[in-house]
Parts: sequence; C-alpha cells; structure tokens
Amino acid sequence: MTSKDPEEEHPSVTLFRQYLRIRTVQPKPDYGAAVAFFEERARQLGLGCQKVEVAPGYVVTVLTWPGTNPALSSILLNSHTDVVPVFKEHWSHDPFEAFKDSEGYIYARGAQDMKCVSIQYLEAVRRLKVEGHRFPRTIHMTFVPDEEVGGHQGMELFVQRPEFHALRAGFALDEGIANPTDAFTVFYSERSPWWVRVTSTGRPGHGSLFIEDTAAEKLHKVVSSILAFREKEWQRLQSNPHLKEGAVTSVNLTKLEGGVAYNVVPATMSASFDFRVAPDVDFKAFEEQLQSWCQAAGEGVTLEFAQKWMHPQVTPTDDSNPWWAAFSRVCKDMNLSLEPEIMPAATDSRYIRAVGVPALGFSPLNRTPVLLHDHDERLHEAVFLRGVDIYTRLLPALASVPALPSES
Ligand SMILES: CSCC[C@H](NC=O)C(=O)O
Ligand SMILES: [Zn+2]
Ligand SMILES: [Zn+2]
Repeated sequence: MTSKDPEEEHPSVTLFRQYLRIRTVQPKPDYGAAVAFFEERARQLGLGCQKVEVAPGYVVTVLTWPGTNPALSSILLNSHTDVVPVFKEHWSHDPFEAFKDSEGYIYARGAQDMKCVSIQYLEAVRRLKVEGHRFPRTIHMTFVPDEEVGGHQGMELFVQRPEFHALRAGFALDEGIANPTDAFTVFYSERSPWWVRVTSTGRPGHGSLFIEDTAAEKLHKVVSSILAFREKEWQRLQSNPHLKEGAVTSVNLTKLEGGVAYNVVPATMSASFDFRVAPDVDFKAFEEQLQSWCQAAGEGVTLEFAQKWMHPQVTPTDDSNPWWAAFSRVCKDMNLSLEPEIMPAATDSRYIRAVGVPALGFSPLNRTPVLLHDHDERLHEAVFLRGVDIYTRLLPALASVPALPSES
C-alpha cells in the first residue's frame, strides 16, 4: 500500500479533512455544526467542554485539560472557526470537499486559515493525554466565531465575560501566517486597523460648467495626500531590508462613492480607506495628521471611523518573558528557525493582548505558500502533521513554565 491509499491516511489528517468540510463560511457560517464537532472531540478526548454564548447564535466552545496545579495561570490555545468566502469558479477543487491530490496537498477554504491549527492543537493534546502526561498548568482550547469579520461578536465580547476571566489565562497562542521558506513566522504584535471614510461636500450644479469648490476636487486632494503617504511608507519598507510588512503603516483606498449622473456635479462624495497602523506610531499625532489632510483640502471635508483600534500591545520576544523563553527554547531544540514579526492584518490576538494576556501568533506552517483568503488555499498533509509534532513539544514546555513572580 502507498500513502496515497485513503485507508493509509493518518487519522489526524482524516479529522482535519472532516473539519474542513463543515461550512463555517462567512457571511452565513454553520456554527452549530462546528460546535457539535468540538463537543464530540471533547467527549472522545475526555476534556471538559463549556459553551459560552457571547451573542445570540455566537458560541465560544472551550475545551479544557486541567493541570495539576490549579494555582497557576493557564495556557490558552485560541482558534477561530469561521472562514472567508470563496470564488468557486477559480478553484481547482470544491473548497468544502477537502480534496487531497496525489502529492498530499489538501485543498480547502480554511486549510491554512485556520482550521489546520484547531486540529493541530486537538491532536497534540490527544497524543500527550494518551501517553499519560499531566502538566502543572491547565490547557484551554477556545474555538471562537466571527474572527474573519472583526471578532465583534466573538473574541471582543468573550474577553469581557466572567467565563473568560475564570480561565485565568497567563499566555495565549493564536493564528499566524504560513512561511514559504524553511523558517516559521511568529507574530508578537499587530498593526491596528483604522477604517476611515472621508466625506467631501461642495457646490453642485450642471456638469457643463466650471463649478467652484466641488466635492470631487476636495476629495481628490485628500486622496492624493493619503496615497502620497502610502507611497512614502512603501518606499520606507522597500529601502530597508530589516523592515517587514507589519512594521510600517499601510493604507489602501478601498471604496469611492458618490454621484448620480454624468451631467450633475454631486454635492457629496466619499472615499474609504483601510489603514493598518504600525504599533510604534503615535496614534494621537497620526489622527491629527488625517484631520489636517482633510482641513487642507478645504471646507466641508470630514472623516469618520468605521473601525479604530487604539490598544496595540507588544508581547516581548526576549528571555525577560518566560513564555517566550519556553516557546523559543522548544523551537531551538527542534531546530526550527523563527522569524518574529508584526502581524500585518488583525486577528483575535489583539483582544487577548489588550486584556493583559501575552500572546504569540503562530501557525506552524513552513515551506508553504501564503494562500490565506486566496483561491486554491491548500496545505500539504506532511506540513500539517509536522505542526502536530511541534505543538506536542510546545505544550509540555508552556504548561510547565514555573510559577511566575506574580503567581507565587
Ligand atoms: C479589522 S476587522 C477585520 C479582521 C480581518 N482579519 C483577518 O483577515 C482583517 O481584515 O485583518
Ligand atoms: Zn484567521
Ligand atoms: Zn483570515
């Protein structure tokens, strides 16, 4: 028999593919099926299972493996259950079939982001439990809804709940991004999403005339200022090989709205921008900069925020942080090279860090093209299984970090 024989498939891969077939796809995820799936895992693994409904229909499922020393804070292994939509016609295989090709690549929405990680956590815990291990610290796995649309009905609410505080999380792992090289990327902070809509008002009139003070001219000025800033940040990134994407502020013009007819000069037009503000930026000064670009464009130009994250946090990546020390020691022992970076996008880690819990964003996926949110998202089964091995080493180390000064 070859490894291509389905009967030969590793049971962890089979479980992964089962989970990939659950259609937790935005904008109408089947969360009920995902919750039932994790309840069944809890039953099979003999783990505690708690369901916390943070908003109607939005359940956080918590699976718990109690530690031997309840006085110590716990390890939180977080993953989101929802996935982003697909353009089916651009896929080589049905994105919810979890097709595996003859080489071992599994094609599915969520293969990288981040259904792999959920199953890797579960399978590492299963292995350690079967081998009879116990660790001082409790391990909680949280499976949360709503991350892909901002986490407002998921982790943002969960971290404010008594059930979250009762977990007494001391440290968290959450998602990262695949790395195409031999190295693994680990994220210690995130850029802050600022979604900004600039609205310009001006004089309307007939499209044949030179109207003065139009909404469009003023909006154009703001768009130019912001795109010039974009270019400056892009150049800064390009010219410094030490800077990674997450270390500079990015912005994209993502929407233009306004106008009714070719020959009617509109009184209002707007432009929407997706800013991702680097954690070392002076937020107050940056907001003032945005305001001053609007003012410089003329009268009647205002901005509003649809999203404005104001609490960037950095988890230290030196040995002053005992969690980092444990994490990086395991990677060193396993000969894994780490590339610490700032997450360019936004994940649920920002909510976890904001309530004072240090967190690392880590998806143990190397030698893997970055295909999250892309067509033909896929993961090789060997990379997936290697990730289970990695967590099988990480969890004992993290769950055995000795009492911190704050815990004694
Ligand atoms: C800012 S809320 C949206 C969160 C989303 N997260 C994953 O892609 C992102 O756009 O980064
Ligand atoms: Zn994700
Ligand atoms: Zn995503």
